[in-house]
Amino acid sequence: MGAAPPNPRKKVTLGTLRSLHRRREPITVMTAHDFPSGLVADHAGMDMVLVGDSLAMVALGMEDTSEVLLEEMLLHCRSVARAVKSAFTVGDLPMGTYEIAPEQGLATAIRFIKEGRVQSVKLEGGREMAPTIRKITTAGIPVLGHVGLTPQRQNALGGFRVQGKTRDGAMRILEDALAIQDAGCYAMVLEAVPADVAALITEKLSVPTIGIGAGAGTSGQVLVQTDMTGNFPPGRFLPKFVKQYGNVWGEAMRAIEAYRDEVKSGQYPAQEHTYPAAKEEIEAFKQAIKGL
Ligand SMILES: Nc1nc(=O)c2c([nH]1)NC[C@@H]1CN(c3ccc(C(=O)N[C@@H](CCC(=O)O)C(=O)O)cc3)CN21
Ligand SMILES: CC(C)C(=O)C(=O)O
Ligand SMILES: [Mg+2]
Repeated sequence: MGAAPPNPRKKVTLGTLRSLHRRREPITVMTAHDFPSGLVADHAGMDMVLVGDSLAMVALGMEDTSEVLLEEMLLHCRSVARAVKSAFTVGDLPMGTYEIAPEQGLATAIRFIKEGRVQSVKLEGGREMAPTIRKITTAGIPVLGHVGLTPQRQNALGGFRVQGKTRDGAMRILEDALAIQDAGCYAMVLEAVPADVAALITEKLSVPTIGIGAGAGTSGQVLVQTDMTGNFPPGRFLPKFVKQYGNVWGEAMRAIEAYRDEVKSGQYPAQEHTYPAAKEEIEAFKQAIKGL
């Protein structure tokens, strides 16, 4: 593959996102975890590409997102950043690299910009993260917030549970959303909350909400690319909010099984897949190795 082919669409900036929001045009966001998945998301016209820490589960085979290391996230961010020419890029700060103090969050965010080569960072949490968000944005690094279901805190939440199902629960999410908006987030992910709650919270905010499992009343949508392209074995559990638009697993299986069968039967490689050499050279080579 090598260098990324040009994407004719013009570069998406924070200004572009603001104007999409003003025009009430949904903001499209897709995760990517490496060069090819970044390339396809960018060429498909995504407004934003997120290097989500969900890559721990879908690309690295880990049980949950809390295991992925900062250095691993940076490696994946760099590969996606090399592919994405148009979409606005975001890197997900992994658990443990920003919660200790605002200074820790800023130091990690700077590594994402300098080494990960993304254009903004995402971090999970509500009002308690406001000072950290303020610190990072003040240093000139745009921050995408994330409230509702925050998978990095799954042990405290009792698993991957829908959030904000009660009056008080919904109120807590709204207060958190307002706090991180005031701290300077350019937008925020709203994950796994009832659609009506997500729509009402979105109406109370001046920055866009990017929903996942939050219905159609948010300012945009995000899905995990491997989920929506069907790049996983049959039988795997999928959250209710995922719509599978493709069957990448099935296509890859078909191709690899056909290769297996053709190698076993001698059909592959055929003449057209081989390199010729001059007859005289082959004859001379045969003579040269005769006595060996
Ligand atoms: N592959 C993948 N896709 C994702 O969307 C995703 C990840 N990984 N990893 C991190 C988080 C975890 N996510 C999840 C995972 C499961 C549910 C889930 O099981 N939801 C239940 C509802 C549970 C309840 O009733 O509270 C469901 O039935 O959809 C939700 C979000 C979303 N994120
Ligand atoms: C699903 C999005 C919001 C995410 O945080 C991730 O992919 O890690
Ligand atoms: Mg994440």
